[in-house]
Amino acid sequence: MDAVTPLPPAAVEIVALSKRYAAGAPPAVDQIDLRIASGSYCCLLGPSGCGKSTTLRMVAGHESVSGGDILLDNRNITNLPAAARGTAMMFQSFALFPHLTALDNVAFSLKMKGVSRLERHRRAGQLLERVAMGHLAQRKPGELSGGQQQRVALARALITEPRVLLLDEPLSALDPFLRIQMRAELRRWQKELGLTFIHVTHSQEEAMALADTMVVMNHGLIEQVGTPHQVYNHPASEFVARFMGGHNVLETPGGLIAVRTDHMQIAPAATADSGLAARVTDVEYQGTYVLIGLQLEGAAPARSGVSVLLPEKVFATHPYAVGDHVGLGWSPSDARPLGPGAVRPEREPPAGPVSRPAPLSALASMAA
Ligand SMILES: Nc1ncnc2c1ncn2[C@@H]1O[C@H](COP(=O)(O)OP(=O)(O)OP(=O)(O)O)[C@@H](O)[C@H]1O
Repeated sequence: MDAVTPLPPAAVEIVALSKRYAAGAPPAVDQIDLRIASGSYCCLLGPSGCGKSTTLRMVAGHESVSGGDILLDNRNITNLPAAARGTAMMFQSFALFPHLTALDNVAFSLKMKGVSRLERHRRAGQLLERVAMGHLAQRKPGELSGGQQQRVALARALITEPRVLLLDEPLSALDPFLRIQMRAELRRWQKELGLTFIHVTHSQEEAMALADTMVVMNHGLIEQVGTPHQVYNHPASEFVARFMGGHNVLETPGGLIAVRTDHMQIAPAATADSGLAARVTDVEYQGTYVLIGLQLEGAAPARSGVSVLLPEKVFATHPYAVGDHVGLGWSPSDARPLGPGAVRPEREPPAGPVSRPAPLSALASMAA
């Protein structure tokens, strides 16, 4: 029997996708490969400038590609106009037309396609019902709450019956309370609709709460792809461990490792029979937990700062104070070896049939 688990069907497949905005400038996206499973929630995550919005805009057709292919349901859409791709975009702060009612906002793209007023209002009304906004169809965006506007924006994106919904920082304009509420709604809608969502965010917390698959990007490259659990518990590189937060990166004779701050062991120096010597520099009360900041003794300055997260009750049994000398340790099973991180691909793909798969544009046209 074949032991290899078949890959789930990919809604979106990105192959060697690149974007260079100007000749001589470093690529904003550098030959990335990615498969996004059909019906999944994918979050593109990374620091400002890592190339996540550029990637999303290339999938949407709002940005030309410098190289590579984008397939949607095995159809090569790389050079199709945005409206012909089967994708729809939901923007930051929703970009609703302020002078149009919710109903007309949702119906807008059908109007552009020449659909009759009766028919486009019927379909827009149905979609507004679907997102529990039917009763507010005649309101203008200024008369709706942030959450209600988000639902109108979702209905507007869905009216073109996309296979893939692209969301560019859709929650960043909301206040923190509403953001948490709305992200739960996004997740529920995605599951209910069964669509593929690709959501760009710079928030680790948002990506972890929403994603089936997280894609961590840095400098135009993909550092790691995995479930939130995989990425958080097995960061592939120092960049991912530091970017995700909640980890210490430690130099050991066997190489760099990451240990979660809540998996660190701490003991007063006098009782610690082994472990790393450190001094407490900071104690931050966080309610359920207490975060202790420390400086490792004798470590390189760039890697000497570490943290330990203790449950409040554990901290209460030994309330460490700034200046205390302690010993730090961890269980070997909590140590995660870190790899070197994403490797920048060769500038030019090497010639010849062996080193590179057939371009997907060719495969897609063969399959058609
Ligand atoms: N229209 C443009 N012209 C030139 N350079 C651009 C353009 N858009 C983006 N860039 C550059 O490409 C790189 C990637 O930008 P991109 O917007 O994709 O990053 P991002 O990860 O989405 O960042 P942010 O979270 O700040 O939006 C950056 O160095 C950016 O300065």
